Amino acid sequence: MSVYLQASLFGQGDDARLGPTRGMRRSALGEGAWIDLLPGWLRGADALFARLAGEVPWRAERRQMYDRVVDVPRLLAYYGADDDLPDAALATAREALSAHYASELREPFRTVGLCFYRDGRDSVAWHGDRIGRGATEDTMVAIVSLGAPRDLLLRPRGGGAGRTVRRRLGHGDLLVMGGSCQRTWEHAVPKTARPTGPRISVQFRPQGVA
Ligand SMILES: O=C(O)CCC(=O)C(=O)O
Ligand SMILES: [Fe+2]
Repeated sequence: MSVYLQASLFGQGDDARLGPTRGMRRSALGEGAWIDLLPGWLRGADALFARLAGEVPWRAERRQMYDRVVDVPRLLAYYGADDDLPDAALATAREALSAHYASELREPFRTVGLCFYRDGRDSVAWHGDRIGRGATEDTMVAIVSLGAPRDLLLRPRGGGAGRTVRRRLGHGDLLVMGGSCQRTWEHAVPKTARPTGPRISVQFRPQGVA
């Protein structure tokens, strides 16, 4: 979003730092799923946003949808456990998340996925992160949101009308999906008609969760 980019042009905010985790709030969703939310965890992240936006080798993907090939409505990047991350702040955040959840998750966060939502037309459709172990085991996916605020929606898989949970994720906010969330619930970032600046979502996952 232009304010963030302008702030970094003026040389401010080049020191992303993590706030304390004591403000973390857990919401039980039901069916063994939960979310933790910590607004403003990553502070001073304006320059980080600008660096990621400008320097990550973003990929535009196309996917088969029934009988058509369509553009995936966001840009993507992926870093495996052994890859160099595009910014040291991401490694610091990953370590802090691994430490905070060590006793509950019993393994570290390893991979980093990035999504770039260029404007309100970019989105992610309803899904669970079920390509890996999330389909069969309790696990966690931690998301740090940077840039323009967007709503992340959650709903029980296979229906549950009226049970949609909405969380607005702003610059520096942390949301962690845990327990059975990837197999019993779905999540989405819907398109919005409101004028919306760019957003980057940083997802931390254990090995084998995708
Ligand atoms: O934009 C987000 O924070 C969610 C992205 C997501 O659900 C995914 O990449 O699996
Ligand atoms: Fe997801």
